[in-house]
Amino acid sequence: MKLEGIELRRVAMPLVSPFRTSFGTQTTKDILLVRAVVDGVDGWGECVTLPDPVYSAEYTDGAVDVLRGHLVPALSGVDLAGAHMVSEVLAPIKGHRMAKAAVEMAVLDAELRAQGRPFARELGAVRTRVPCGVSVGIMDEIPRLLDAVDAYLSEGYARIKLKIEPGWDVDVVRAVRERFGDDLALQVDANTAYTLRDAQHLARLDEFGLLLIEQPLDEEDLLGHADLARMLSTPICLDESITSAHTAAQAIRLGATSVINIKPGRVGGYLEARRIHDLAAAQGVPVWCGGMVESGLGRAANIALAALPGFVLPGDVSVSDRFYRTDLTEPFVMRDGHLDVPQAPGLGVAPLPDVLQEVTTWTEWIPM
Ligand SMILES: CC(=O)N[C@@H](Cc1ccc2ccccc2c1)C(=O)O
Ligand SMILES: [Mg+2]
Repeated sequence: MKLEGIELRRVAMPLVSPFRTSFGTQTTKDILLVRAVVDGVDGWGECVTLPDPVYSAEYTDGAVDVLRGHLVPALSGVDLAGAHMVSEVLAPIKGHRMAKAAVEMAVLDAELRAQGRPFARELGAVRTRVPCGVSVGIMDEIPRLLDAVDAYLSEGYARIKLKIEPGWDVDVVRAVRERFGDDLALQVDANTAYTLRDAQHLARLDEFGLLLIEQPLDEEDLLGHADLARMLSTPICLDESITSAHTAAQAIRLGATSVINIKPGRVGGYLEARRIHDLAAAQGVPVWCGGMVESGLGRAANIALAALPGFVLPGDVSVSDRFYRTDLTEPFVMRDGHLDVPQAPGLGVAPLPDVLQEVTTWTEWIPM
C-alpha cells in the first residue's frame, strides 16, 4: 500500500460539563486527529493525548512534534504490506505510543475501508452490541454526585465508575451504596492518586463490594500494586501502568493486576490492544475497554474492541452526549444500556464535514 500523505488536525471539543479527576479538571478536549491518505482512500485516527502530560507523559504538542519529525518521515516511501506493518516500521522510535496508535489507526481505517471490512471483523468481535459503563468525575459535594449517578442509571448505564482521590473516596462510595444498593455494578478509579501508605485507608473500600479499584498507585509501581493486592480484597485493575502486551504480562505475573483496563491509544494501537486481550484471556484475566473521552471516531473503534470475547466487564464506552453536545461523527446513542457495534467498512463512521470545519483550530498536511 502507498501512503500519499498525512494530515494532522486539531479540534476543540467543549465538554458538556467539567470532568474532574485526581489529575485535574477538563472543560474542553483538544483532540489531535490524523487523516492518512492511502492509495487514494482517507483513513482517520484519533490521538488520545491530553494537552498537558498529566494522565501520562505524552501530551498533544509532543504528539504533533513526534508525528511530524519522526513517525511520518519513518513511514515515508515505505511500501507497507498492510497497517499491521506500521508498528514494525515505527518500532525503532522509542515510546510515543499514543502518537503511534493514532497513525496506525488511520492507516488501518483506510485499509479496511478499501477492503469493505469493518474494524469489528478485523479485531475479532463476537458480539453485535456492548453494555455501557460511565465514568463519573469528582464533584464539589456528595448530593451533586448522587444526582449525576441517578441520571446515568436512568439513561440505562450498566456500570458506574467513580473517580476518587484522597478526601473524596470512602464517604462517596458509602453514599452511593446507601442510595443505590449493593447490586449496583460499581468501581472506582484513582488515576495514581495514592501511595502504599494509604493501604489501610483504601482497605476501608473493601466493605462496599466494588468490582475493582483502578490504578491506585503510580504508573511505574508494579511491585507496590502487588503488595497492595495482598492487603485489599477489592480486585486491583491497572490502567496507566499497562503500556503494552509486555507490561501486561509482567503485571499479571507479579500479581499487580487481576483485571485490565485496555485503552488502545495508551498501548500503541488497536492491534496491540488485541494482543493484550489475547494474553489476558489465555490467563483468565478479565479485561474491559477504557476511555479517553474520545470523539465518535475513537469511540467507534473502542466499541468494536469491546465486542471481543474477553471484554467481559462493561467499559467506559459511554454515549456521545456523555461528553459532547455535538460529536464529530453521527452521535452514538444507547439502546437498553447497550451500544451497537458499527458494521460499516473501517471505523464505520467519519467526521461530519460541517462539524469538523466548525471545531478545527489547526491543520497541517505532510506529503510523503
Ligand atoms: C473516562 C475516563 O475516566 N478516562 C480516563 C481518565 C481520563 C482520560 C482523559 C480525559 C480527557 C478529558 C477529560 C477527562 C479525561 C479523563 C481513565 O480511565 O483514567
Ligand atoms: Mg483509569
